[in-house]
Amino acid sequence: MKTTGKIRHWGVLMDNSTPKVDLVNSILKGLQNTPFEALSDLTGALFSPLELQRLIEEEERHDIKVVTQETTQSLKSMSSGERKKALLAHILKTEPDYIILDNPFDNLDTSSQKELTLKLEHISKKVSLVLLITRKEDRLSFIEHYYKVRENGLEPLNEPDKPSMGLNSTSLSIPQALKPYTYDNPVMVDFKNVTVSFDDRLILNNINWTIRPGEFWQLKGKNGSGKSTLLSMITGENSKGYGQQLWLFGQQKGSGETIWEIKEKLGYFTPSMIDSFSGHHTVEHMLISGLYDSIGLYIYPTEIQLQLAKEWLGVLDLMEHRKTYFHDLSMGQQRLIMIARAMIKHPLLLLLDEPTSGLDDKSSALLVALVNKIATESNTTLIFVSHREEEGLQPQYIYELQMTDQGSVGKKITP
Ligand SMILES: Nc1ncnc2c1ncn2[C@@H]1O[C@H](COP(=O)(O)OP(=O)(O)OP(=O)(O)O)[C@@H](O)[C@H]1O
Repeated sequence: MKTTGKIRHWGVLMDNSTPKVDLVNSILKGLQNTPFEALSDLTGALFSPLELQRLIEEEERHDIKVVTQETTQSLKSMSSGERKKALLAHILKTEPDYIILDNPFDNLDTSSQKELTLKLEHISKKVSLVLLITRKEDRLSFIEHYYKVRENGLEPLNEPDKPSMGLNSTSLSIPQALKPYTYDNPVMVDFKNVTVSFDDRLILNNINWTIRPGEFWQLKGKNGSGKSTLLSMITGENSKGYGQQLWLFGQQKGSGETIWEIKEKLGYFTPSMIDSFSGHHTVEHMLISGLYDSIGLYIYPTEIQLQLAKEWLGVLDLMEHRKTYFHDLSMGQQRLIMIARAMIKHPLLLLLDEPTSGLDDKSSALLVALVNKIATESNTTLIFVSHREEEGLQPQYIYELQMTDQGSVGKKITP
């Protein structure tokens, strides 16, 4: 560690059009005539989702433990909150002069956010921090200088931005499905006394959760409480649901349903889905591909399908991007398209796993408006997983996983 004298910290408020990789590179290079030139001879470390992904891949490729040497668990099998804690501990061992923190509070529950804030405050006494955030509420009080990214560089952040404009929510209704599903069972998903353990560790203890058609639920719980595990039992990605008292669409899990039968009736979105996309598809084709459960379209769309895509783009206020390549959209726009893509066939059940993570305030507000609109204007049953108290989100019920020594127990809350 080379740092001497007063330790300095910087904060940068980004929006979803900020070229983050370029920004991080300019910090790492300590570019002249930027606030970061003071870092040019120092050693930096990166605390970011991309760095985590890189380490997970490294662990997998070489079958080694880079970050989690003290535990039996691999980085990949950890919950997102656990991964972040492990990464920070790993970085601190390398004794960097400064740490670039890319949206450090994303995916963390409220108490872990507070814990991390205290930890960063402590670390800041010895190590310089560069905080990159997309949500204003994530600012840290001990960082004095905040900047905003403008086209021609950074400028000091002064006044808050104007409130964001809304989705086209008042004027246009969400389009109907081309082939609506009929469902006459009074229950959509039913967990009865469902219990899950990993490596003899009890994670979910006696979960009883009944979801009825058309309901809008928010699934909450601290990091590691088992939210993703619950969702993955519904989607069938996790076989822990088999042989248990778990029913989806009126059929018991593991009773012979195929993954395609489930996929057909299910819409799903989590931000990491976008990372694995390859190929260039237009926005219009991405939307229509939701009718085929494929990513991108590999056949010519029909006129009716093209019309449906246009109607969705009207609601999203993205009509002018009809022929734009999906990759060229901002992150916020990509999320809106992905949610509309998951919704285009009006699935019986729509699962949204932390859809706002990494989004700026304006994009989050648009996404929340879209989800509320879907909930009120369709019969689709919704489960929305989020750590944040998303301003304006209007779930009918909250299912909260509460951690105990004997795994998590569930509680239904009416907001
Ligand atoms: N394949 C696995 N092997 C071992 N442990 C696992 C595995 N999958 C999940 N776990 C553990 O189960 C617990 C619940 O994980 P899960 O990802 O469901 O939590 P979560 O509530 O979604 O957390 P987060 O909010 O941090 O994403 C965690 O302690 C995790 O480490």
